[in-house]
Amino acid sequence: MELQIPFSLLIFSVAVFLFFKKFKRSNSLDTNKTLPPQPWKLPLIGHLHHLVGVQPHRALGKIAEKLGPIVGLQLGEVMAVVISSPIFAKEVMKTHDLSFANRPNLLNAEIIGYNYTDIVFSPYGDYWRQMRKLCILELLSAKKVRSFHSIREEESWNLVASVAMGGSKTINLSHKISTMMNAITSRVAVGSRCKDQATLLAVIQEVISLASGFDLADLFPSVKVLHLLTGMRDKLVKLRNQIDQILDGIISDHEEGRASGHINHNEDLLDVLLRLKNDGGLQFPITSDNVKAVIWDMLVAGTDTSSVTIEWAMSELMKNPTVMKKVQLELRHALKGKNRIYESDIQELHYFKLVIKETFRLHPPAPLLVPRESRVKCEIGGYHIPANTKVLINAWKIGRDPEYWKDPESFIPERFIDNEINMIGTNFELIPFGAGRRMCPGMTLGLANVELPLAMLLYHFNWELPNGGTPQDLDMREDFGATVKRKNDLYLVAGAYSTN
Ligand code: HEM
Repeated sequence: MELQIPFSLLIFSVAVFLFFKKFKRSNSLDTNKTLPPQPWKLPLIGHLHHLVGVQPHRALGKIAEKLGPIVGLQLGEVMAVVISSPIFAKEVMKTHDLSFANRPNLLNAEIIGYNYTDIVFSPYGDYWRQMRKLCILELLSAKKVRSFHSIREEESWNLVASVAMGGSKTINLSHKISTMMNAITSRVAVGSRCKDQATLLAVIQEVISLASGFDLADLFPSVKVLHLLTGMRDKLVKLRNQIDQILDGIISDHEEGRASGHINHNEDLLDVLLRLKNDGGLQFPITSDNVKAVIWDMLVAGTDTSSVTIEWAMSELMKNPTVMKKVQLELRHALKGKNRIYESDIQELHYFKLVIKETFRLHPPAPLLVPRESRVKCEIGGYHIPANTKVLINAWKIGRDPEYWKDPESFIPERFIDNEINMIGTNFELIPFGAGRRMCPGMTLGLANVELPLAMLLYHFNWELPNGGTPQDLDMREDFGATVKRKNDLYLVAGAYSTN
């Protein structure tokens, strides 16, 4: 979907906002509440129409080209700063990281995130620290991620089998990838696949498409009537009820499985959270809702970002047959006719890893990262940023900045040969996982979940576009949401590669 603000609704809402603003003034309410203190010295644009009909990261990229790499933006009644250069990104996420360690309040995070008690949208503080630490210890650390290799190997192999079953027919590869990714994520986080995986995937997709942060409810947070008029609150409450049902089912299956001895492997993250909820022992005691909020974070963040990355990698390789040939040659040469490949086989594949890096440069799954909010007033690049200002970092634009990247729009993995730029949040020209205190804690798991399935798809099959399509025909348009997937699913034909 394009930006989810029909123009008439937008005009109406702006009128409503202006009316309310005036109303507030004339009733001598606290008018400063909706506007940051002066002086606001950034180049400031105050027109929502700049954002209508285009993906926000693209629209904001255009604005940056006109007004510069740091821009103040009046988004409805919300003041935001948009950062589009590695230098300013470094100032926000490194130099002043602590000042920008909060997240803004968004309606989606309030309702879906169990009143901001998940990790992604939890305010910076001890509760956030405790839950983040627990997830790293029990699920996301390098040691834990390694320990799940057999789950990844099994599910990636299932993906290969399912593609092979399609024979020479056209298959919906996007669907197969997200089903596999969700199976991996569910198994590592809660010990088994979700019984109703189709519903889980549909709900995740809906949550992501409603979580752009550019909905009217988020642009006019104080105009509560708008949240009702647009139907956004109702939609989110309905979704929350569905999520509750799914998570209640997962938790009760889990508890029954443990009690009956059907689950006898080591404790998973869900076990640990349930145990700590029941037995206490935490600095901040946790409730059932806290457990659900965190498990939901893991299921959504783990499924979507990684499957989107494989989808874009396959799309770029289809669009760039020379790169496809080169990466397949590397894999097939290194794996020397192996019938089945394991994680240990792909660790030294140099070019393959560059293909993944280049995919993250052109298609960071969360192009605007996750918004931050200033906790105190601060200066970035000499500009005064008031406290409680929303900060958007356009990682997508930064990854295409011609000052840092030669031929930035082209897919050229070779650009990373003899180049030390990494994605761990120290090189601010490539930040698909963010940086600093709020950096993605799931990077190691996310990368592992991308690498093996992608390697298997490339090793076991020769790929073609349906109906004799050419690379130029491939539709590369993007969908709208918190993460950016393809607008249309990727349909391909897989020819089996003989490993003999
Ligand atoms: C390709 C894979 C992934 C990408 C590109 C990605 C990207 C991101 C980004 C950009 C952020 C915001 C960082 C910031 O504000 O600086 C983030 C946060 C987060 N990610 Fe990921 N992510 C991925 C995989 C995962 C996985 C597998 C998990 C867990 C299962 C996960 C869990 C989280 C959590 C909990 C946060 C919030 C951190 C906080 O606010 O403290 N992510 N991710």
